[in-house]
Amino acid sequence: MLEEQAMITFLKKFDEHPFLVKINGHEHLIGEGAPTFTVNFKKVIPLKDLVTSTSLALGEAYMDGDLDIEGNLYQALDNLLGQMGKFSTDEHHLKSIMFPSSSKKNQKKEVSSHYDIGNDFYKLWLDETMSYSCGYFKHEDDTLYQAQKNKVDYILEKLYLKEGMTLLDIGCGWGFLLIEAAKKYKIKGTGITLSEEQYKECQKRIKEEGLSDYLEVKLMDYRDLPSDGKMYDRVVSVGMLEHVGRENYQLYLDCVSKVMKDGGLFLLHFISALKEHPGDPWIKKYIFPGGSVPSLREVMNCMAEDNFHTQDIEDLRLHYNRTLLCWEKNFKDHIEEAHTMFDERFLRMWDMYLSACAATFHNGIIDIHQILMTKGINNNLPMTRWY
Ligand SMILES: C[S@@+](CC[C@H](N)C(=O)[O-])C[C@H]1O[C@@H](n2cnc3c(N)ncnc32)[C@H](O)[C@@H]1O
Repeated sequence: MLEEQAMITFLKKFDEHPFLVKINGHEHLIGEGAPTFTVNFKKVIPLKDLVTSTSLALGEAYMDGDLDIEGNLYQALDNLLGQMGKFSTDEHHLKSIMFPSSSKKNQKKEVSSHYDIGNDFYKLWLDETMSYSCGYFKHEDDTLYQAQKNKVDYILEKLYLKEGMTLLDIGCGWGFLLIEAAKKYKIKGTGITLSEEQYKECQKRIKEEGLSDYLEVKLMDYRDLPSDGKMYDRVVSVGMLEHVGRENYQLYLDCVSKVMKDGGLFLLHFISALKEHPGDPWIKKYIFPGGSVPSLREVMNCMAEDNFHTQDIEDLRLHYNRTLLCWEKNFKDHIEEAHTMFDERFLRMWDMYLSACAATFHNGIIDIHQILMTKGINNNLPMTRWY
């Protein structure tokens, strides 16, 4: 009873929107007004765990089925995560157990743990293009598929491609951007990924599309890109910087700089945060083990060191909120098939991941930016972004 009381007192800090907490058959109203959802605890969570990391304690309880949301999971997370700034995480305690370094070996393992869990699983809830990054909803009624096509078209336009140019895609995923670039602009493209599953699927798609003369894909860490040749007119990297790790942002940009021709264009699309922070412990432990979210100013500081000049910066935060809500809906619509691949704990974790990320974008806890930059100066580009 004492533990239950301590837990309720702790949860009362989430007082900005009214909701009910159910525990041991008792109901407690948190906040004021009519509750919009209920958090049903089937077990008391020790106060010590809540204080050490609220995010881990609640996230793990949800995965284990010790906590259920009655009502809409996204709405509940949207309310609760918007208030997470009131809670701290004991970083010292957590560091040793879950923040591995971003060495090559660790990163390969981390990337595999996320992307090599089966292309069939990803096919269930991504769109046909297999894009695993923020779409671009140009029109209110755009489908996810259309939004992903829009995003790639938009990026390729920003890159100002011309026939015969060389394009490198760092973190090419399942290859859709490269394939579109080769079809539309007849560029010579190279994609690199650390995921074996993506690598195989990418090769298959390139062959099926008859683009083997234009495109190649390599299973390669960005740190192994050649350091002696300015080979690429254009470089693009979408949703990959988040894997690089805070200590390696400069190294990453150095590697890009070394492969680029002078005056070349680089489009960097990444999840960002207003300020530097260590990230959410639950996401780091279960979803992206070595990941970190850079602030815009951190990236720009590193850019300056490599003589990258900013052409354009665009924010796409609400587009990622919407993309994630589409993924979450697809995931729910295919939950029966997903059940044949993974256990209940994994599926609860994935549902939580997609909903929680949608909520964090909605609350501006994280953002997404595209930075278009030139390697050195290029005076031959159009003067506005509207080209
Ligand atoms: C979120 S996915 C984005 C995929 C794709 N760009 C898209 O938009 O659909 C991140 C990609 O980064 C790649 N990646 C992560 N760490 C990497 C590294 N150290 N070197 C090369 N690729 C890496 C992953 O293999 C994956 O392809």
